[in-house]
Amino acid sequence: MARPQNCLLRSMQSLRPGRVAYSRILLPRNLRASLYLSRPYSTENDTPRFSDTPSPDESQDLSHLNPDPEDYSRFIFQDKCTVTMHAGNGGHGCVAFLREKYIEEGGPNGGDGGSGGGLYIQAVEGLTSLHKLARRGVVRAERGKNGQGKSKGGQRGDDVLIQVPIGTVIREIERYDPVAEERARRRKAYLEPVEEDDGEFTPIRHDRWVLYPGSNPSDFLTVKFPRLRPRRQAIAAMEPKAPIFLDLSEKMDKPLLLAAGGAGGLGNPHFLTRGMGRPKFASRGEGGMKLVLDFELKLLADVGLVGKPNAGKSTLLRSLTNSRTRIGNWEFTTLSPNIGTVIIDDNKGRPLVESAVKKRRTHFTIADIPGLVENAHLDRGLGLGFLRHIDRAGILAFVLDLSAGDPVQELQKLWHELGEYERMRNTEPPEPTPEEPEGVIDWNPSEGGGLPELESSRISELEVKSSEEQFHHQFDKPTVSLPPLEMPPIHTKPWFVVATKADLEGTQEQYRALQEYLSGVEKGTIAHPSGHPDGWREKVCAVPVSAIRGEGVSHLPKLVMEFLK
Ligand SMILES: Nc1nc2c(ncn2[C@@H]2O[C@H](COP(=O)(O)OP(=O)(O)OP(=O)(O)O)[C@@H](O)[C@H]2O)c(=O)[nH]1
Ligand SMILES: [Mg+2]
Repeated sequence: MARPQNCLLRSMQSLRPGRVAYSRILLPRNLRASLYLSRPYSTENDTPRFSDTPSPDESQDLSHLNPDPEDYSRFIFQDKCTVTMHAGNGGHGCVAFLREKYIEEGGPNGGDGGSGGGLYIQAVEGLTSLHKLARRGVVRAERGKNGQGKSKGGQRGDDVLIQVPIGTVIREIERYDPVAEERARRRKAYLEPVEEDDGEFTPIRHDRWVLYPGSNPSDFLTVKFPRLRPRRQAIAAMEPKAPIFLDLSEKMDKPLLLAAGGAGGLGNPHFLTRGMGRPKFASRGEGGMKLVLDFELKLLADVGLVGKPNAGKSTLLRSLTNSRTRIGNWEFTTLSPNIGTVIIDDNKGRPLVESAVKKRRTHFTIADIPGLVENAHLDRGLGLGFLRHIDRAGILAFVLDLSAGDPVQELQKLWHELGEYERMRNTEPPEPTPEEPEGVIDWNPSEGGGLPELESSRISELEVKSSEEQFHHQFDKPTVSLPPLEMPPIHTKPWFVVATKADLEGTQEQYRALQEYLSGVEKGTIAHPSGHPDGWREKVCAVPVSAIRGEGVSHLPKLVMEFLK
């Protein structure tokens, strides 16, 4: 057993740990050989021998691994947001007539309106958070320009492309589709025709028609407006089916259309008939679709670091990536997830390590998640939010501090918390939204009025709102709460242990006990720490590291690439 270990130590010696501070892990040739060792850390009787390890070269600058608590940069992170999106309205058609010398009453030559800009979405690599989208809150595509005289069509509105991280799930909360609404109105009018009274003037639908400037409404008393079908752009056929549900788990080469902009209005030449040589009206552009979408990161990172507060997770992230997460010798230094990227390529864009499915992965992401305390599933410590983040990591890396008591017990406690969280997630209904706590009536006595129930019923009787108004009203106070996303069971995820602080005295015994335990779990002689008989145990191992000295960490990329799907 000693030979691979020695080989490992030799390779660690040549690793120059200081250089991993930069985003690219620089892997010297001799390290690459060691990465290809069949099993650098078997679970059988390998003991860390950091005391035998020659200390890293003094010229290496490791200060970034043990920084001053104030030496950090804030990582802005958001894994959920609700955004209102407006596809562009179509531009209006134009009412214009040919004006030329000797042509007294020229024919109609108003141009069509331009179509509105569409909304597109694309999952791209390199993004890890939804905070930019959340900050925008409302996204609007440009409106199409109106048509002009001399048969000049209006310019189409600019599209909006929303880029999100891979692993984003998009769900529709609300939609307002003016074209669908108009179609429904027409259908209703067709099924329930109103008795036409010949003597009565049917009001002009100003929301559908543009009238010639300068004309009086009385000019249109005898005009019979044609039946105007609501129109969509042809590209609207590519919109996803309503309600939108998109699970963007792969990198997308091309953007995907979410909502096409409204079709542009028709200029007055379209309404030329034998009886009406100079139509003094053109149609308005169709309204663009409005959507309220819920964005949620289903996959936060490829690897999630799970551990107690102060276990050394942030230091480990710093030693693997160029993250500048905060490190401090107290609990809850990290208050929100930090995500770092480990790049493993041969500087020519080719992967150095093949992943399990032979995909060309040249990088993976690691999330440093705030520490878990006992009863975190009851929202203790930093609680449930961070358990949710753990739930969203593809592979779990349990970071155990070898200098802080029995690591086996620690591992079992962490699994217990995850198990309890999972049980609650699967059984409990979603909590009521904080805006509308159950049994609390939103009523401000200082505003006067009667009892709130009476008031609200009267208001709803009096005010008959259009769908668009309702849409805005509902967005102010979203009533729809989406169910939690379905996630794979935590115990079926690949996992491994990072036994950290192995440079400290007396940690070897702890590591040995941990290895023995994990070897039993792998062979099936010891129950899976999650308590589930079908828990993942294909290759359970512990990697001893000293993150603060950058030792041992170089073996983690190889291990992770084996598990990556
Ligand atoms: N000796 C030694 N100390 C370490 C090692 N890794 C981390 N530490 C120290 O442990 C303390 C806590 O490290 P952090 O990385 O902030 O721990 P954390 O798990 O991120 O803590 P929270 O953010 O509170 O959850 C710091 O003082 C580190 O310097 C290590 O490998 N060896
Ligand atoms: Mg931390």
